[in-house]
Amino acid sequence: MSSCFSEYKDTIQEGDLALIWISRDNTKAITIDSKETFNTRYGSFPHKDMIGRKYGSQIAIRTKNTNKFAFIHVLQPTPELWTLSLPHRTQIVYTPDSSYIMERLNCNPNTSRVIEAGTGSGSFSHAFARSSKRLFTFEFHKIRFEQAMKEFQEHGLLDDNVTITHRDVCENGFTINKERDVTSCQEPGDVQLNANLIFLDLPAPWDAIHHLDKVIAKDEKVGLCCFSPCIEQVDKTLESLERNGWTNVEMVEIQGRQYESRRQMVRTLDDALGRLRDIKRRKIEGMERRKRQLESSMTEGEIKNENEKQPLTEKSEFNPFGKGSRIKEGDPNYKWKQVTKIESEIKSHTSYLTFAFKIVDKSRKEVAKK
Ligand SMILES: C[S@@+](CC[C@H](N)C(=O)[O-])C[C@H]1O[C@@H](n2cnc3c(N)ncnc32)[C@H](O)[C@@H]1O
Repeated sequence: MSSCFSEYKDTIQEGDLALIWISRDNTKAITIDSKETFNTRYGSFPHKDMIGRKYGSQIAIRTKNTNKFAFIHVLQPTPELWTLSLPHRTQIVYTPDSSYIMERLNCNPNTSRVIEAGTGSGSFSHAFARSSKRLFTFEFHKIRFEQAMKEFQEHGLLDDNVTITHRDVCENGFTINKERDVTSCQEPGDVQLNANLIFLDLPAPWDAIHHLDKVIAKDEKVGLCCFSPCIEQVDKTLESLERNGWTNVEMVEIQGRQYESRRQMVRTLDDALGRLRDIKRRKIEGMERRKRQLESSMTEGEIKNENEKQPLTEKSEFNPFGKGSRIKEGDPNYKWKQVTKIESEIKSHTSYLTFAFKIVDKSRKEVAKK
């Protein structure tokens, strides 16, 4: 079985893993089953209406009790969309970080042999699986390991290029032996990892670094990235990298931001002055009316009744500074300017990314120099 994350197909079919895009922050994974229905708070979408349609199709239904339409888009899975919809078992690496790390370590499907620890929720594993030649991922938490293995199996990753191993990498390193280890690896005996790209998302990466020499490629440049939320962790990682001969060390932090472009109403000083005058006038009118009502022999109940029948002042005009009546963005009766707005919530688990490199065997270079 090949992975639905690495191959494109046009048409939605029975048994497919599909991602349902409801809104920008709400994407759900489903397995297409003609007997099932996908329910949202706006209405129900039978899977059979999706089968045979093209991936990317919009599917619309009439909403419950209203005459409006609700719609979803049915999308083919990608690692990026999976990151937005996966079941969280741990903190995860989001696309702003994973894409930067892969680009910086030159991850590619032809030559990259990746070690990842820990697997966690498998967010980054899906991106590595698509973009590397081989991925060896390690997780020491038994239940998380089993859940990830099941998920990778269902997504066709284990038959493709992914091996997951149940292992405490700080205690026991990264070597894999099919006979000794609980692993999805099919190769017998000791497996030659020859990894040239290492990603450590562990609480204590400094305890795992010294084990790497046994499993990294000896005759090429090996790149490493440690993903740690605290600067104290970075500090300990740096010591360990230096002790173990890693060089070109650099630390960066990704501050992913999404900018939204929209129009904002142009409001002038005259608008502000007009608004203040209006508030003042309405206040004085209200106070005068209240005074008259209190001086008459009306009871509180009668005053309330009268005020409800006839409001103290007429309804305010559109207020360009407050909520006011709703004006559609771009209404040609008003002046607008183009602005950018920053998204308040950023889906990026901010961590420090520590990069380092190592070449174990430099002899080829020296021979060439001589
Ligand atoms: C933050 S999560 C990784 C999330 C993952 N990068 C993702 O994108 O979904 C860290 C994982 O490392 C695992 N872990 C911690 N220490 C470990 C160790 N010594 N060996 C193997 N796994 C370990 C934890 O159980 C946890 O699942």
